[in-house]
Amino acid sequence: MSKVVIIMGSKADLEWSSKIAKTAADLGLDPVMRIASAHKVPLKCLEIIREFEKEPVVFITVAGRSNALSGFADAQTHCPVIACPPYGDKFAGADVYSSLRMPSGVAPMVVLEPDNAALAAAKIIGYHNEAIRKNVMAYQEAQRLKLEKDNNELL
Ligand SMILES: Nc1cncn1[C@@H]1O[C@H](COP(=O)(O)O)[C@@H](O)[C@H]1O
Repeated sequence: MSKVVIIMGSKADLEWSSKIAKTAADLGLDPVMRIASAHKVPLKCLEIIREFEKEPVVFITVAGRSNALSGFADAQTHCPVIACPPYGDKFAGADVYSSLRMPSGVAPMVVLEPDNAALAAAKIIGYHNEAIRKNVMAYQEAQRLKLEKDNNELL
């Protein structure tokens, strides 16, 4: 049980979503990707959620501009939802606010970097999966060693 379901609002989000999927796979997770827009095909979004929530998955939602997908998904499933909207520099990055303020009873988490979204999913799944937990710890240790090496190069 290590599935991470990445739902993106458009094929335009595929490159961003693939970064999440790659890091998720590197951490030993089993990523799957689907395309469905909460604005345009809400029933399809729901169908995907219903298909995958039968097992304890983490959903990662990727929607640019106006992100309805993350709140929609979170309100429809008991599984954790992590919003990882792609950067948009138009309108001074204001798109991100649509991922931040949710109505009562709706709680998608927001992680803005694709690698970090995969890591957050791994930490959640790691609670019940020792192999994934070990991968998370190894990932963190590799970062520590890299920082130490980078620092030592300046000595
Ligand atoms: N928020 C939203 C709802 N439906 C699509 N989007 C997002 O809007 C951007 C452009 O989508 P499209 O290709 O449909 O114009 C993509 O980031 C997509 O996730």
